[in-house]
Amino acid sequence: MEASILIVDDEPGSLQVLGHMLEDLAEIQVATSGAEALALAEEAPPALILLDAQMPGMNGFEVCARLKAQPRLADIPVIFVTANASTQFEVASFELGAADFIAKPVIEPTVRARVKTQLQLKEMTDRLRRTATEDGLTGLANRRHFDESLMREVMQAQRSGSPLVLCLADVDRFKAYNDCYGHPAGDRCLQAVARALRSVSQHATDLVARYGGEEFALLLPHTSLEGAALVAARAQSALEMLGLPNRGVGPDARVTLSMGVACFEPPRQRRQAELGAAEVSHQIVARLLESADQALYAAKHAGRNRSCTASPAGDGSWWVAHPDDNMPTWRPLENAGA
Ligand SMILES: Nc1nc2c(ncn2[C@@H]2O[C@H](COP(=O)(O)OP(=O)(O)OP(=O)(O)O)[C@@H](O)[C@H]2O)c(=O)[nH]1
Repeated sequence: MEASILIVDDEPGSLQVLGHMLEDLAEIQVATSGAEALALAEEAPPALILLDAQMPGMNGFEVCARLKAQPRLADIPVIFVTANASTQFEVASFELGAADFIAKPVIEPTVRARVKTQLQLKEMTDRLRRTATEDGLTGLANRRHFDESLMREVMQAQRSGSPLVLCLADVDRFKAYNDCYGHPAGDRCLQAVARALRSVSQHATDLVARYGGEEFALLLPHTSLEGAALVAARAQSALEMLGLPNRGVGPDARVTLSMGVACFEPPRQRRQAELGAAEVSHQIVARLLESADQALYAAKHAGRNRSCTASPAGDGSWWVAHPDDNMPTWRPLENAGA
């Protein structure tokens, strides 16, 4: 997809001049006010913003400050276009997070050179960020991104009081798959499973990650155990629809998933008096991971191709649902896999 540049100026003539100078470098969007610029940026973040500093109503400084305050928009480079070339103005703009300046009246070669530099830098930082946060094989979030998101979402759940679900999903009998079809085919199988898992998470705040090897993680903020059960069922039917054979297991066997689900439901009254909030969050993260892992182990133990759920018992301990035929029995977390 072609990069886009958002040009913001209250004078339509300036928009036209700048737009004409840059139209072969990127798709051009224009806004004649700060409010319109913010709305456009939120709808589809551009690669670069050229921002008139002096505008009636919300001026360029305020627009820049609001962009930098939103994590999703903070990394968009902003070039101020200004007739004010004072040192004081420059320092204040850099302190706000501006990437560069273009002096008015604008000169085409200077504008194009400065814009090209910022577009290249943006492309490079985007690529680096993707490499640092994406799993190379599947394109899902990688383990590091997942770990950071889990901690952040636990803290957010503590603040908002909203439940948070963690679901670990492991491909069943994947060693047999690799042994039967070879490692490259195993990789393609993991890519297909990743696509299927991505398709079952429907909220913008959901995160699907490769947890490691043939194990995946779904992090579902603002989701209860009932919601998690729906997502888990959708994941299992997505795998069924894929219909990938696993002849390493048997002539009619298919690739399936086992899932372990755990939910953090923040207590109504805070019982964190003597512990720091960060320490509490670390404990919750550890408990969630341990619980989802135990529930996953229970799902494997019960025959695979199913999901098991770990639930808090109310006294601070967790229990794992262990499906014995159709009658789930509940076991304390410590003995869940026994
Ligand atoms: N092709 C491929 N294989 C992988 C990758 N990561 C892990 N594996 C393989 O996944 C297999 C996991 O095997 P096990 O841990 O024994 O589990 P399993 O065979 O899936 O059996 P259960 O989990 O008990 O159902 C091993 O053979 C790993 O080599 C990968 O990136 N690509």
